[in-house]
Amino acid sequence: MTTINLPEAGEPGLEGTVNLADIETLGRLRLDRNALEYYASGANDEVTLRENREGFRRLRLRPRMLVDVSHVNTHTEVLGLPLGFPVGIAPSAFHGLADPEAELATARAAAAAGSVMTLSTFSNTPIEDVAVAAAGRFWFQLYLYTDREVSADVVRRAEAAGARALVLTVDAPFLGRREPNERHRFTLPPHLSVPNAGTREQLAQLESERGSQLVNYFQTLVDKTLSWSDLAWLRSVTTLPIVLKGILTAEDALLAAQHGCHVWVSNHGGRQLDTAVSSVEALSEVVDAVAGRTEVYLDGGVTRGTDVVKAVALGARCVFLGRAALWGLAAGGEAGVRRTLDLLHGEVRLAMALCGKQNVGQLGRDLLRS
Ligand SMILES: Cc1cc2nc3c(=O)[nH]c(=O)nc-3n(C[C@H](O)[C@H](O)[C@H](O)COP(=O)(O)O)c2cc1C
Ligand SMILES: O=C(O)C(=O)c1ccccc1
Repeated sequence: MTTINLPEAGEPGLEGTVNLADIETLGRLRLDRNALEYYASGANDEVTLRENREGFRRLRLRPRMLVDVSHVNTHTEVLGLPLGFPVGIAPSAFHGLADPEAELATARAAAAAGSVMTLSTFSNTPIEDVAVAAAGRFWFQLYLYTDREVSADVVRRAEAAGARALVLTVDAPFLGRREPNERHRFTLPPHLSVPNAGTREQLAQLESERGSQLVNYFQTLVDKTLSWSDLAWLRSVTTLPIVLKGILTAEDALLAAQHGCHVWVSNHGGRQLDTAVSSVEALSEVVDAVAGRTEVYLDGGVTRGTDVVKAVALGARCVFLGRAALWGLAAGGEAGVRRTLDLLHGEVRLAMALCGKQNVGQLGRDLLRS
């Protein structure tokens, strides 16, 4: 009789994780309620949060057979930067809630994996330090402040530090209501600062509001009058490519292209307008509207190699990880983010091979059932 010796169940660690869901489980266990609810929540009923995942799940692939897939090349380029595979890291605030090395850990993992990190305005680490850790593989995400001089200053710092693009977030003139954070009053722990978000006086105000809700601070800082005509101002203070993050319609994609901007399809991970269309469902009309004039990216609900393949097949240059990167960071700091990227890279390579695709250039709409 054959007996199978199962290994002893040990400490749950990164080595035992086989997919991003395992890393999420591990990451969640390591966070306190304040941080966990901030990372995990979507707006209101979290319909869009769930739809981002479901949208990918519903799409069906049409794989081709009898193709030599002994060598699958997952490389691509975003704005001229070579990527090991079509995945980058989306901007998220406060990485210090997940790991003491905060954004430095995320940046090092992104650099080691040949990826690209988008650094949030609301990081816990100064731009200049993240730039070094990212070895230049970073974009800077911008919230435009009512005080334009403060915004111009942060843009100049990002450019001087070597950011390769500016990502202007356009879907958050006000923050959506993440109700668990209201119920339990999200606070930024006292040891964390936000060195890129405002003047010294504004940061002092944040100090005084630490005990109350962070949204107040965000609300006073961000310019709610921002409109298409302000893009000329942004253009005048930087020579970097500008990416508009939060586009969900053909109409806005067309305007973005007319204003010389690239397009990042996103609903902010379901954290802004609840019941907004899922990102993957919005992708095709955006790709059609820009008709090759700009690059198109996507975030929202990406957890599997097949999600990446589907988005690229629909016309995205690459996709970005929001929460998945945060779960990795919480699960194991730099090594956790690295594990997240490596597992996903493996899944992308396998999915491409099983689809009969040798390189990302071969991923097209014929791969999806219409
Ligand atoms: C905890 C958290 C913080 C975020 N902070 C920012 C931010 O500072 N700026 C921004 O443009 N988007 C921010 N986002 C949105 C992400 O960039 C991204 O659009 C979203 O997380 C993608 O969805 P996913 O989490 O399903 O991957 C944040 C998202 C999360 C979950
Ligand atoms: O939480 C967010 O989604 C977000 O974009 C944000 C960024 C800075 C402060 C508060 C919220």
